[in-house]
Amino acid sequence: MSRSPSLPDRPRLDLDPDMNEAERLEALRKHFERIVQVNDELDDRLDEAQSRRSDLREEVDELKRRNEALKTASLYIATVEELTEDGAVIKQHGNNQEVLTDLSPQLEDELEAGDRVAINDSFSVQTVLDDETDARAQAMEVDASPDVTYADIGGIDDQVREVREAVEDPLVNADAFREVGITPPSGVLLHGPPGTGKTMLAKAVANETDATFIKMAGSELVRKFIGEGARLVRDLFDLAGEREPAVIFIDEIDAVAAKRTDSKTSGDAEVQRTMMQLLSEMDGFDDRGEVRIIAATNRFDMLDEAILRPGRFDRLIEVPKPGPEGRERILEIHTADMTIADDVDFADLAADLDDYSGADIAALTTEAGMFAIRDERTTVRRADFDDAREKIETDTEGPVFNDGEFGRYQY
Ligand SMILES: Nc1ncnc2c1ncn2[C@@H]1O[C@H](COP(=O)(O)OP(=O)(O)OP(=O)(O)O)[C@@H](O)[C@H]1O
Repeated sequence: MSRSPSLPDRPRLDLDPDMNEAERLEALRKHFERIVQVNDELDDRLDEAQSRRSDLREEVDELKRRNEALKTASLYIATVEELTEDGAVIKQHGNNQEVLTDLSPQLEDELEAGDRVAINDSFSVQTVLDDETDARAQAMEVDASPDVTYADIGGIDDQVREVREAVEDPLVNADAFREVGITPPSGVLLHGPPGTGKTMLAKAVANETDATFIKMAGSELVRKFIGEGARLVRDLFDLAGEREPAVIFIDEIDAVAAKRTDSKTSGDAEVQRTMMQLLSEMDGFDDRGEVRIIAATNRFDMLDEAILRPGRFDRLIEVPKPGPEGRERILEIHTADMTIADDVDFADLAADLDDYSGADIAALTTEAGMFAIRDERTTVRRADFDDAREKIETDTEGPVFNDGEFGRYQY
Protein backbone atom coordinates (compact mmCIF):
# COMPACT_ATOMS: atom_id res chain seq x y z
CA MET A 1 0.00 0.00 0.00
CA SER A 2 1.40 3.48 -0.86
CA ARG A 3 2.13 5.80 2.03
CA SER A 4 0.03 8.94 2.21
CA PRO A 5 1.85 12.16 1.29
CA SER A 6 2.80 14.20 4.36
CA LEU A 7 0.36 16.79 5.67
CA PRO A 8 0.86 20.48 4.73
CA ASP A 9 2.85 22.50 7.26
CA ARG A 10 1.00 24.52 9.80
CA PRO A 11 1.18 28.24 8.62
CA ARG A 12 3.23 30.48 10.85
CA LEU A 13 2.52 34.12 11.56
CA ASP A 14 5.68 36.22 11.66
CA LEU A 15 5.08 39.69 13.02
CA ASP A 16 8.07 41.97 13.27
CA PRO A 17 7.76 44.44 16.19
CA ASP A 18 9.13 47.10 13.82
CA MET A 19 6.25 46.75 11.41
CA ASN A 20 3.88 49.60 11.03
CA GLU A 21 0.13 49.19 11.19
CA ALA A 22 -0.35 48.70 7.45
CA GLU A 23 2.42 46.10 7.24
CA ARG A 24 0.97 44.15 10.17
CA LEU A 25 -2.44 44.20 8.56
CA GLU A 26 -0.95 42.91 5.32
CA ALA A 27 0.92 40.11 7.18
CA LEU A 28 -2.27 39.09 8.97
CA ARG A 29 -4.21 39.05 5.71
CA LYS A 30 -1.61 36.80 4.08
CA HIS A 31 -1.60 34.53 7.11
CA PHE A 32 -5.38 34.26 6.92
CA GLU A 33 -5.23 33.40 3.20
CA ARG A 34 -2.65 30.70 3.89
CA ILE A 35 -4.80 29.23 6.66
CA VAL A 36 -7.84 29.07 4.35
CA GLN A 37 -5.69 27.39 1.69
CA VAL A 38 -4.35 24.79 4.13
CA ASN A 39 -7.87 24.20 5.40
CA ASP A 40 -9.05 23.53 1.82
CA GLU A 41 -6.14 21.18 1.23
CA LEU A 42 -6.94 19.29 4.44
CA ASP A 43 -10.60 19.06 3.44
CA ASP A 44 -9.60 17.50 0.12
CA ARG A 45 -7.30 15.05 1.87
CA LEU A 46 -10.07 14.12 4.31
CA ASP A 47 -12.45 13.40 1.41
CA GLU A 48 -9.78 11.25 -0.23
CA ALA A 49 -9.15 9.35 3.00
CA GLN A 50 -12.83 8.77 3.50
CA SER A 51 -13.34 7.44 0.03
CA ARG A 52 -10.24 5.21 0.39
CA ARG A 53 -11.64 3.97 3.70
CA SER A 54 -14.91 2.99 2.15
CA ASP A 55 -13.04 1.20 -0.68
CA LEU A 56 -11.03 -0.72 1.87
CA ARG A 57 -14.17 -1.61 3.82
CA GLU A 58 -15.69 -3.09 0.68
CA GLU A 59 -12.50 -5.03 0.07
CA VAL A 60 -12.57 -6.42 3.62
CA ASP A 61 -16.22 -7.46 3.23
CA GLU A 62 -15.44 -9.18 -0.04
CA LEU A 63 -12.50 -11.04 1.51
CA LYS A 64 -14.64 -12.07 4.45
CA ARG A 65 -17.27 -13.43 2.07
CA ARG A 66 -14.66 -15.36 0.10
CA ASN A 67 -13.19 -16.73 3.29
CA GLU A 68 -16.60 -17.96 4.42
CA ALA A 69 -17.21 -19.55 1.05
CA LEU A 70 -13.83 -21.29 1.19
CA LYS A 71 -14.56 -22.51 4.69
CA THR A 72 -17.93 -23.96 3.76
CA ALA A 73 -16.65 -25.51 0.56
CA SER A 74 -14.11 -27.62 2.36
CA LEU A 75 -16.21 -29.15 5.11
CA TYR A 76 -16.54 -32.89 5.50
CA ILE A 77 -19.11 -34.87 7.43
CA ALA A 78 -18.12 -37.01 10.42
CA THR A 79 -19.79 -38.74 13.35
CA VAL A 80 -18.71 -38.22 16.93
CA GLU A 81 -17.83 -41.64 18.32
CA GLU A 82 -16.65 -40.78 21.80
CA LEU A 83 -15.98 -37.75 23.97
CA THR A 84 -12.78 -37.99 25.99
CA GLU A 85 -10.86 -35.56 28.21
CA ASP A 86 -8.51 -34.89 25.33
CA GLY A 87 -11.23 -34.05 22.85
CA ALA A 88 -13.60 -35.94 20.61
CA VAL A 89 -12.97 -39.11 18.64
CA ILE A 90 -14.63 -38.58 15.27
CA LYS A 91 -15.01 -40.83 12.26
CA GLN A 92 -15.07 -39.20 8.86
CA HIS A 93 -17.78 -40.43 6.51
CA GLY A 94 -16.65 -41.95 3.24
CA ASN A 95 -13.14 -43.01 4.22
CA ASN A 96 -13.97 -44.02 7.83
CA GLN A 97 -10.82 -42.35 9.10
CA GLU A 98 -10.85 -41.96 12.88
CA VAL A 99 -9.17 -39.01 14.56
CA LEU A 100 -8.98 -37.41 17.95
CA THR A 101 -9.69 -33.72 17.66
CA ASP A 102 -9.70 -30.77 20.06
CA LEU A 103 -12.96 -29.02 20.76
CA SER A 104 -13.74 -25.42 21.56
CA PRO A 105 -15.19 -25.01 25.08
CA GLN A 106 -18.56 -24.09 23.60
CA LEU A 107 -18.70 -27.23 21.46
CA GLU A 108 -17.54 -29.37 24.38
CA ASP A 109 -20.81 -28.60 26.19
CA GLU A 110 -22.93 -29.03 23.11
CA LEU A 111 -21.61 -32.26 21.59
CA GLU A 112 -22.80 -35.77 22.31
CA ALA A 113 -21.59 -39.12 21.05
CA GLY A 114 -23.50 -40.04 17.91
CA ASP A 115 -23.84 -36.44 16.68
CA ARG A 116 -23.11 -35.73 13.05
CA VAL A 117 -20.68 -32.85 12.63
CA ALA A 118 -19.03 -30.86 9.87
CA ILE A 119 -15.23 -30.83 10.02
CA ASN A 120 -12.63 -28.91 8.02
CA ASP A 121 -9.40 -30.12 6.39
CA SER A 122 -7.62 -30.22 9.73
CA PHE A 123 -10.41 -32.26 11.35
CA SER A 124 -11.51 -29.40 13.50
CA VAL A 125 -15.23 -29.51 14.26
CA GLN A 126 -16.97 -26.48 12.71
CA THR A 127 -20.63 -27.14 13.43
CA VAL A 128 -22.96 -29.74 14.80
CA LEU A 129 -25.47 -30.84 12.18
CA ASP A 130 -29.00 -30.97 13.44
CA ASP A 131 -31.69 -33.36 12.25
CA GLU A 132 -32.67 -30.94 9.53
CA THR A 133 -29.33 -31.37 7.82
CA ASP A 134 -29.32 -35.12 8.34
CA ALA A 135 -30.22 -36.55 4.97
CA ARG A 136 -31.45 -39.77 6.48
CA ALA A 137 -33.75 -38.07 8.94
CA GLN A 138 -34.97 -35.71 6.27
CA ALA A 139 -35.82 -38.38 3.76
CA MET A 140 -37.44 -40.79 6.20
CA GLU A 141 -40.28 -40.47 8.62
CA VAL A 142 -40.43 -43.25 11.18
CA ASP A 143 -43.56 -43.75 13.24
CA ALA A 144 -43.59 -46.70 15.62
CA SER A 145 -47.37 -46.52 16.01
CA PRO A 146 -49.29 -44.31 13.59
CA ASP A 147 -52.77 -43.46 14.83
CA VAL A 148 -54.77 -43.70 11.59
CA THR A 149 -57.37 -46.49 11.49
CA TYR A 150 -59.40 -47.93 8.60
CA ALA A 151 -62.44 -46.20 10.09
CA ASP A 152 -60.78 -42.82 9.44
CA ILE A 153 -60.72 -43.48 5.71
CA GLY A 154 -63.89 -42.80 3.75
CA GLY A 155 -65.10 -43.55 0.26
CA ILE A 156 -62.45 -46.06 -0.80
CA ASP A 157 -63.68 -49.27 0.83
CA ASP A 158 -62.66 -51.51 -2.09
CA GLN A 159 -59.14 -50.12 -2.01
CA VAL A 160 -58.95 -50.64 1.76
CA ARG A 161 -60.00 -54.26 1.29
CA GLU A 162 -57.43 -54.84 -1.46
CA VAL A 163 -54.63 -53.33 0.55
CA ARG A 164 -55.58 -55.40 3.57
CA GLU A 165 -55.45 -58.58 1.51
CA ALA A 166 -52.15 -57.75 -0.09
CA VAL A 167 -50.34 -56.23 2.86
CA GLU A 168 -52.10 -57.04 6.11
CA ASP A 169 -52.81 -60.74 5.59
CA PRO A 170 -49.21 -61.66 4.73
CA LEU A 171 -48.03 -59.82 7.84
CA VAL A 172 -50.60 -61.25 10.20
CA ASN A 173 -50.87 -64.72 8.67
CA ALA A 174 -47.30 -65.24 7.51
CA ASP A 175 -47.50 -68.92 8.54
CA ALA A 176 -50.59 -69.60 6.42
CA PHE A 177 -48.81 -68.24 3.33
CA ARG A 178 -45.79 -70.41 4.09
CA GLU A 179 -47.90 -73.52 4.65
CA VAL A 180 -49.84 -73.07 1.44
CA GLY A 181 -46.53 -72.41 -0.29
CA ILE A 182 -47.32 -69.09 -1.95
CA THR A 183 -45.36 -65.88 -1.87
CA PRO A 184 -47.43 -62.81 -1.08
CA PRO A 185 -47.05 -59.80 -3.39
CA SER A 186 -43.88 -57.90 -2.44
CA GLY A 187 -45.07 -54.50 -3.17
CA VAL A 188 -48.32 -52.69 -3.64
CA LEU A 189 -48.51 -49.58 -5.76
CA LEU A 190 -51.23 -47.06 -5.01
CA HIS A 191 -51.86 -44.59 -7.78
CA GLY A 192 -54.30 -41.77 -8.11
CA PRO A 193 -54.68 -38.01 -7.68
CA PRO A 194 -53.21 -36.17 -4.69
CA GLY A 195 -55.05 -36.11 -1.39
CA THR A 196 -57.18 -39.21 -1.88
CA GLY A 197 -55.92 -41.13 1.16
CA LYS A 198 -52.94 -43.13 -0.14
CA THR A 199 -50.70 -42.16 2.77
CA MET A 200 -53.56 -42.74 5.21
CA LEU A 201 -54.04 -46.24 3.82
CA ALA A 202 -50.40 -47.15 4.36
CA LYS A 203 -50.46 -45.70 7.87
CA ALA A 204 -53.66 -47.53 8.74
CA VAL A 205 -52.22 -50.88 7.63
CA ALA A 206 -49.15 -50.27 9.78
CA ASN A 207 -51.34 -49.32 12.72
CA GLU A 208 -53.67 -52.29 12.44
CA THR A 209 -50.78 -54.76 12.12
CA ASP A 210 -48.73 -53.14 14.92
CA ALA A 211 -46.00 -52.52 12.40
CA THR A 212 -43.57 -49.61 12.31
CA PHE A 213 -44.44 -47.14 9.56
CA ILE A 214 -41.41 -45.92 7.64
CA LYS A 215 -42.06 -43.31 5.02
CA MET A 216 -39.57 -42.18 2.42
CA ALA A 217 -40.30 -39.40 -0.04
CA GLY A 218 -39.02 -40.18 -3.52
CA SER A 219 -38.43 -36.50 -4.21
CA GLU A 220 -36.04 -36.30 -1.24
CA LEU A 221 -34.02 -39.19 -2.61
CA VAL A 222 -33.14 -37.44 -5.81
CA ARG A 223 -32.08 -34.18 -4.25
CA LYS A 224 -29.13 -35.66 -2.40
CA PHE A 225 -25.49 -35.81 -3.32
CA ILE A 226 -24.11 -38.37 -5.70
CA GLY A 227 -24.35 -41.83 -4.21
CA GLU A 228 -26.57 -40.74 -1.37
CA GLY A 229 -29.87 -41.80 -2.93
CA ALA A 230 -28.75 -45.42 -3.27
CA ARG A 231 -27.33 -45.36 0.25
CA LEU A 232 -30.62 -44.02 1.60
CA VAL A 233 -32.54 -46.82 -0.11
CA ARG A 234 -30.19 -49.34 1.52
CA ASP A 235 -30.63 -47.62 4.88
CA LEU A 236 -34.39 -47.69 4.44
CA PHE A 237 -34.51 -51.44 3.94
CA ASP A 238 -31.96 -52.08 6.70
CA LEU A 239 -34.00 -49.99 9.09
CA ALA A 240 -37.19 -51.85 8.17
CA GLY A 241 -35.37 -55.15 8.78
CA GLU A 242 -34.32 -53.96 12.23
CA ARG A 243 -37.81 -52.79 13.09
CA GLU A 244 -39.92 -55.63 11.63
CA PRO A 245 -42.83 -55.95 11.38
CA ALA A 246 -42.62 -52.82 9.28
CA VAL A 247 -44.46 -51.13 6.45
CA ILE A 248 -42.23 -49.16 4.10
CA PHE A 249 -44.13 -46.39 2.34
CA ILE A 250 -42.39 -44.80 -0.63
CA ASP A 251 -44.29 -41.68 -1.59
CA GLU A 252 -43.83 -40.04 -5.01
CA ILE A 253 -42.07 -43.13 -6.33
CA ASP A 254 -42.13 -41.60 -9.82
CA ALA A 255 -39.25 -39.35 -8.70
CA VAL A 256 -36.92 -42.37 -8.64
CA ALA A 257 -38.73 -44.75 -10.97
CA ALA A 258 -39.60 -42.64 -13.97
CA LYS A 259 -39.14 -44.00 -17.47
CA ARG A 260 -35.59 -43.78 -18.70
CA THR A 261 -34.90 -40.69 -20.72
CA ASP A 262 -32.30 -40.30 -23.43
CA SER A 263 -30.40 -37.58 -21.67
CA LYS A 264 -27.15 -38.65 -20.11
CA THR A 265 -26.76 -36.00 -17.46
CA SER A 266 -25.21 -37.02 -14.16
CA GLY A 267 -28.49 -36.21 -12.39
CA ASP A 268 -30.25 -38.86 -14.45
CA ALA A 269 -27.49 -41.36 -13.84
CA GLU A 270 -27.86 -40.72 -10.13
CA VAL A 271 -31.62 -41.30 -10.26
CA GLN A 272 -30.97 -44.52 -12.22
CA ARG A 273 -28.54 -45.73 -9.56
CA THR A 274 -31.10 -45.04 -6.86
CA MET A 275 -33.76 -46.94 -8.78
CA MET A 276 -31.42 -49.90 -9.42
CA GLN A 277 -30.76 -50.06 -5.69
CA LEU A 278 -34.49 -50.04 -5.02
CA LEU A 279 -35.07 -52.84 -7.54
CA SER A 280 -32.29 -54.94 -6.10
CA GLU A 281 -33.62 -54.46 -2.56
CA MET A 282 -37.04 -55.58 -3.74
CA ASP A 283 -35.66 -58.58 -5.60
CA GLY A 284 -33.86 -59.77 -2.51
CA PHE A 285 -37.01 -59.33 -0.57
CA ASP A 286 -38.08 -62.91 0.13
CA ASP A 287 -35.75 -63.29 3.06
CA ARG A 288 -36.65 -59.99 4.58
CA GLY A 289 -39.25 -61.34 6.93
CA GLU A 290 -42.14 -59.23 8.01
CA VAL A 291 -41.57 -56.16 5.91
CA ARG A 292 -44.11 -54.98 3.33
CA ILE A 293 -43.73 -52.18 0.82
CA ILE A 294 -46.37 -49.76 -0.35
CA ALA A 295 -45.51 -47.11 -2.90
CA ALA A 296 -47.63 -44.23 -4.13
CA THR A 297 -47.66 -42.02 -7.17
CA ASN A 298 -49.78 -39.34 -8.80
CA ARG A 299 -47.96 -39.95 -12.09
CA PHE A 300 -48.61 -43.59 -12.92
CA ASP A 301 -48.06 -42.93 -16.62
CA MET A 302 -44.46 -41.94 -15.97
CA LEU A 303 -43.36 -45.12 -14.24
CA ASP A 304 -40.65 -47.34 -15.69
CA GLU A 305 -41.97 -50.80 -16.59
CA ALA A 306 -39.10 -52.37 -14.66
CA ILE A 307 -40.67 -51.37 -11.37
CA LEU A 308 -43.97 -53.07 -12.27
CA ARG A 309 -42.48 -56.50 -13.08
CA PRO A 310 -43.65 -59.56 -11.11
CA GLY A 311 -42.09 -59.74 -7.69
CA ARG A 312 -41.83 -55.97 -7.48
CA PHE A 313 -44.81 -53.60 -7.43
CA ASP A 314 -47.06 -56.10 -9.11
CA ARG A 315 -50.25 -55.29 -7.25
CA LEU A 316 -51.64 -52.04 -8.62
CA ILE A 317 -54.45 -50.31 -6.80
CA GLU A 318 -56.03 -47.15 -8.15
CA VAL A 319 -57.20 -44.73 -5.47
CA PRO A 320 -59.59 -42.33 -7.21
CA LYS A 321 -61.30 -39.19 -6.01
CA PRO A 322 -64.42 -40.11 -4.04
CA GLY A 323 -67.90 -40.21 -5.55
CA PRO A 324 -70.90 -38.51 -3.85
CA GLU A 325 -71.34 -41.28 -1.25
CA GLY A 326 -67.65 -41.36 -0.51
CA ARG A 327 -67.65 -37.59 -0.09
CA GLU A 328 -70.57 -37.85 2.33
CA ARG A 329 -68.69 -40.43 4.39
CA ILE A 330 -65.51 -38.30 4.40
CA LEU A 331 -67.57 -35.29 5.51
CA GLU A 332 -68.95 -37.33 8.40
CA ILE A 333 -65.47 -38.51 9.39
CA HIS A 334 -64.00 -35.02 9.39
CA THR A 335 -66.89 -33.43 11.29
CA ALA A 336 -67.11 -36.19 13.92
CA ASP A 337 -65.70 -33.86 16.60
CA MET A 338 -67.64 -30.78 15.49
CA THR A 339 -71.10 -29.61 16.53
CA ILE A 340 -73.09 -29.51 13.31
CA ALA A 341 -76.37 -27.57 13.01
CA ASP A 342 -79.57 -29.35 11.92
CA ASP A 343 -79.63 -27.44 8.64
CA VAL A 344 -76.59 -29.37 7.38
CA ASP A 345 -77.47 -32.34 5.20
CA PHE A 346 -74.22 -34.11 4.34
CA ALA A 347 -75.71 -35.99 1.36
CA ASP A 348 -76.90 -32.71 -0.10
CA LEU A 349 -73.59 -30.96 0.62
CA ALA A 350 -71.58 -33.89 -0.80
CA ALA A 351 -73.55 -33.71 -4.03
CA ASP A 352 -72.26 -30.17 -4.49
CA LEU A 353 -68.61 -31.11 -3.94
CA ASP A 354 -67.93 -32.52 -7.36
CA ASP A 355 -64.24 -33.21 -7.94
CA TYR A 356 -63.26 -32.69 -4.29
CA SER A 357 -60.58 -35.06 -2.99
CA GLY A 358 -60.51 -36.30 0.61
CA ALA A 359 -57.89 -33.68 1.41
CA ASP A 360 -60.07 -30.95 -0.14
CA ILE A 361 -62.99 -32.07 2.03
CA ALA A 362 -60.79 -32.08 5.15
CA ALA A 363 -59.76 -28.50 4.30
CA LEU A 364 -63.40 -27.53 3.69
CA THR A 365 -64.53 -28.71 7.13
CA THR A 366 -61.69 -26.82 8.84
CA GLU A 367 -62.51 -23.69 6.88
CA ALA A 368 -66.24 -24.00 7.76
CA GLY A 369 -65.27 -24.26 11.45
CA MET A 370 -63.22 -21.07 11.09
CA PHE A 371 -66.24 -19.22 9.71
CA ALA A 372 -68.27 -20.30 12.76
CA ILE A 373 -65.49 -19.12 15.10
CA ARG A 374 -65.30 -15.76 13.32
CA ASP A 375 -69.03 -15.43 14.00
CA GLU A 376 -68.48 -16.41 17.66
CA ARG A 377 -70.47 -19.64 17.32
CA THR A 378 -69.52 -23.18 18.26
CA THR A 379 -72.13 -24.81 16.04
CA VAL A 380 -71.29 -25.05 12.37
CA ARG A 381 -74.11 -24.28 9.90
CA ARG A 382 -74.70 -24.99 6.25
CA ALA A 383 -73.92 -21.35 5.47
CA ASP A 384 -70.43 -21.84 6.94
CA PHE A 385 -69.82 -24.74 4.57
CA ASP A 386 -71.05 -22.64 1.65
CA ASP A 387 -68.79 -19.73 2.64
CA ALA A 388 -65.89 -22.15 3.05
CA ARG A 389 -66.56 -23.60 -0.39
CA GLU A 390 -66.61 -20.19 -1.95
CA LYS A 391 -63.36 -19.25 -0.25
CA ILE A 392 -61.59 -22.46 -1.25
CA GLU A 393 -62.82 -22.31 -4.80
CA THR A 394 -61.79 -18.68 -5.21
CA ASP A 395 -58.41 -19.15 -3.51
CA THR A 396 -57.44 -22.17 -5.57
CA GLU A 397 -59.57 -21.62 -8.64
CA GLY A 398 -61.47 -24.76 -7.81
CA PRO A 399 -60.79 -27.93 -5.91
CA VAL A 400 -59.01 -29.49 -8.85
CA PHE A 401 -55.42 -29.22 -7.70
CA ASN A 402 -54.24 -31.74 -10.20
CA ASP A 403 -55.62 -31.56 -13.66
CA GLY A 404 -52.33 -31.92 -15.51
CA GLU A 405 -51.97 -33.71 -18.78
CA PHE A 406 -51.10 -37.22 -17.78
CA GLY A 407 -52.11 -38.98 -20.97
CA ARG A 408 -54.54 -41.78 -20.46
CA TYR A 409 -54.05 -41.58 -16.71
CA GLN A 410 -55.55 -38.18 -16.46
CA TYR A 411 -56.58 -37.81 -12.86
N1 LIG B 1 -60.39 -41.09 1.77
C1 LIG B 1 -60.19 -40.22 2.76
N2 LIG B 1 -60.90 -40.27 3.90
C2 LIG B 1 -60.72 -39.37 4.87
N3 LIG B 1 -59.82 -38.38 4.82
C3 LIG B 1 -59.09 -38.26 3.72
C4 LIG B 1 -59.23 -39.17 2.65
N4 LIG B 1 -58.34 -38.82 1.69
C5 LIG B 1 -57.67 -37.77 2.14
N5 LIG B 1 -58.10 -37.41 3.37
C6 LIG B 1 -57.61 -36.27 4.16
O1 LIG B 1 -56.58 -35.66 3.41
C7 LIG B 1 -55.31 -35.73 4.08
C8 LIG B 1 -54.25 -36.09 3.08
O2 LIG B 1 -54.46 -37.41 2.59
P1 LIG B 1 -53.26 -38.35 2.18
O3 LIG B 1 -51.96 -37.76 2.62
O4 LIG B 1 -53.54 -39.73 2.62
O5 LIG B 1 -53.38 -38.25 0.62
P2 LIG B 1 -52.44 -38.88 -0.49
O6 LIG B 1 -53.32 -39.59 -1.43
O7 LIG B 1 -51.33 -39.64 0.14
O8 LIG B 1 -51.91 -37.56 -1.16
P3 LIG B 1 -50.55 -37.26 -1.94
O9 LIG B 1 -50.62 -38.03 -3.21
O10 LIG B 1 -50.64 -35.78 -2.14
O11 LIG B 1 -49.43 -37.69 -1.03
C9 LIG B 1 -55.50 -36.78 5.16
O12 LIG B 1 -54.71 -36.51 6.27
C10 LIG B 1 -56.99 -36.66 5.47
O13 LIG B 1 -57.22 -35.63 6.39
